[in-house]
Amino acid sequence: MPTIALQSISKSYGVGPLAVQDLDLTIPDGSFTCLLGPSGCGKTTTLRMIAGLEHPTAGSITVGGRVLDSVEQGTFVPTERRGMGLVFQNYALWPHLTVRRNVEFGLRVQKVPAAERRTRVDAALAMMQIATVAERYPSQLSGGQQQRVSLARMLAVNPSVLLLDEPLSNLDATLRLEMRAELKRLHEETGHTIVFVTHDQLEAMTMATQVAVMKDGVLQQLAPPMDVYHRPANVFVAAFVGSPPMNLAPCDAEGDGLGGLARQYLQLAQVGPVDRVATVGVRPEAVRVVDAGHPGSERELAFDGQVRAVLPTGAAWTVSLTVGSTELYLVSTDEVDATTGNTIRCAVQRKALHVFGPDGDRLNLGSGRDAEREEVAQWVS
Ligand SMILES: Nc1ncnc2c1ncn2[C@@H]1O[C@H](COP(=O)(O)OP(=O)(O)OP(=O)(O)O)[C@@H](O)[C@H]1O
Repeated sequence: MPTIALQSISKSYGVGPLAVQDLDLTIPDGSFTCLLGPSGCGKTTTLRMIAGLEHPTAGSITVGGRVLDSVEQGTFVPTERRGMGLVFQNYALWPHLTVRRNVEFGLRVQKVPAAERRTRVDAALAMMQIATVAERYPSQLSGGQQQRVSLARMLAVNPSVLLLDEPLSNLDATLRLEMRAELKRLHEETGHTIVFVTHDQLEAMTMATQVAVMKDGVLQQLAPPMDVYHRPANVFVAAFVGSPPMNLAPCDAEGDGLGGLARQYLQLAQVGPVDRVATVGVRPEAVRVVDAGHPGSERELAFDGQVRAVLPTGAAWTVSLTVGSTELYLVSTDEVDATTGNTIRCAVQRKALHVFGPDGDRLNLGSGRDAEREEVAQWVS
């Protein structure tokens, strides 16, 4: 199925602010697009509009140029004629039908001949690895198995677009991990276009080919997961994606914490008009523990921090630090040899510093005194 394009889509439910506001979103054929954001940001409303379960208040939705919705033209294609499969949080399985009959259900509705039905159901059961429970009823299955049945039911119908609304939210941590891998495998095997709603940033990061981060009905960033992580478009995205979250501090001249240190450092490194920087950010894993007295340099900010707590997780060490009047987290995969109250020396590479302007939008750091003046010029413009 060709690209799905949402153009200037808004949705009002008649009460409160717009649930979705002027949304432009392109979902390429074969992509795994995650709609990510906190509760109430408009993810489900967006998915339901793509499915034809809600009418937009303004804008248009097209698939490969075919108009599914256009408020201006008065066009609306009903859900059943959109060729999309839907899976919601609650699996909505028929309790009186076996797994096989549940999976077969959509094909019977479509009047698919019996022999083909069997082949397609067997394939869907095999793909979701639930063939062994085909003759059981939903009440005899675990939550994870029920989830797989609802996915198999959708796959049997072979829709070109899969719309999934928090389909893993009822599963325990182990099953969620398993199902993430399963969904990713499924996507790679079938090449289906998947639109997946989640408020779980880890889910989005691990599965998506592109992530649409939303807040208050407004798209904040649309980019591949690693770009969202390494180049967040604004302070909201920077804080929302990552665990522990990015360390963020106001970049004020008087501050004695991370923000103040970063400001002095950026001024010394002459990377651009530092006055435009309102907030500075650094990912916890970008803070390295170095030897006492380690000097800073043009390419590296170095500072002392007081250890508040060392939190080993087994795979890594999370350290909570006080730097001047601010708090900071660092994560290290090497053992951190420190105890509460100790002072440790830390270093952050200049390229690992994220800077944001007064409106919260990302600024591009220049590369310093000698090189890449163009980048500095961009930052100034
Ligand atoms: N049927 C409705 N009538 C009125 N307001 C609604 C309706 N459905 C959603 N809203 C409002 O629209 C906004 C967006 O809701 P939506 O369900 O799309 O958000 P969401 O990001 O999916 O949230 P969650 O993760 O909690 O499901 C919210 O403010 C919500 O209260």
